[in-house]
Amino acid sequence: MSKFGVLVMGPAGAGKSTFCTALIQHLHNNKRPCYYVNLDPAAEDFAFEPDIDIKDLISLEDVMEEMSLGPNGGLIYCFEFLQENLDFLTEPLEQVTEEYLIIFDMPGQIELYTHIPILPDLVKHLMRGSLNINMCAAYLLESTFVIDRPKFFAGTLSAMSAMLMLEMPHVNILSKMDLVKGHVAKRDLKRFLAPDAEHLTDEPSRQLQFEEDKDEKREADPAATKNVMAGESFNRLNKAVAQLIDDFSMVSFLKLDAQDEDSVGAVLSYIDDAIQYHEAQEPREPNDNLDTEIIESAIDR
Ligand SMILES: Nc1nc2c(ncn2[C@@H]2O[C@H](COP(=O)(O)OP(=O)(O)OP(=O)(O)O)[C@@H](O)[C@H]2O)c(=O)[nH]1
Repeated sequence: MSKFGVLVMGPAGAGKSTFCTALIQHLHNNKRPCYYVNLDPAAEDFAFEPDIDIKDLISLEDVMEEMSLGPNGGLIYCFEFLQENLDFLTEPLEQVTEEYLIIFDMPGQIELYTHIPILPDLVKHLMRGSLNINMCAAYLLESTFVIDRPKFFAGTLSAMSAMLMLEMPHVNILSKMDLVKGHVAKRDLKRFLAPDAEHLTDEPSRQLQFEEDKDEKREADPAATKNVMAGESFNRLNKAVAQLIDDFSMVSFLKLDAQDEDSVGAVLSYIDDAIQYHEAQEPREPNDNLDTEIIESAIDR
């Protein structure tokens, strides 16, 4: 029997806890059972009380105080401690049945997703062995943030890094869509939802400005040409990153407005597809072997 879960990840303040709350409310409204696991050892004030809360095992505040660590070192200590005490998660999760969606609310420290191996090991533990949870990651980025191209690159590369590190299905989400107001902002956002290299680098007005700046600088100071070249290299780097994002065409984004029930439902349907939730809930075909045995025993009689 499989279990089903979603790991809600993303940078600090991206709206992870708000999304978890909206998702739980949506599941309640649709009479679907869910199981809420808080893995943020600094989180407080939950709209829905977690079924498992890492703070019952270890809290960031205690670790920072007792071990004299900062917030990032403290968080890593908490996750290493969790890794040494996995029964804290395993025992209650073993009791969860396949109708449930298990929601894991993760901390916002980005280094947890990008350059330490603790999370991949935890994910392996959840997806394999006795738990056997069909998991996907929901990676949130704040929509107002990514309208700016450098921030979009930074955010997308962090999402991609998490995708490569965790090797699990990913649903990338632009949160706080209600804050994207006005025609220009909406148009700007459109090209980032399903990015392709041509659109990401195609900014004629900026390119024109860049060429004009270059000529002016050359006239004023021939030595400044070196800095201009740095600008050109930067442009080439931008193009290479855009091409990389294009090549990994799996990096596309869903829009989320956590206040809008339809928007939450739409994101959930992508999560369900990624973990194949509905297939597991369908009534099973009668067991062929059992049927054959019944027919054979009827013939024998
Ligand atoms: N307008 C708007 N604000 C939102 C939305 N989602 C979250 N926020 C606000 O953004 C802030 C951060 O939201 P959280 O849900 O706490 O974000 P988080 O990713 O869990 O934050 P950390 O746990 O610190 O990593 C809060 O002030 C929320 O009220 C949204 O869809 N729209």
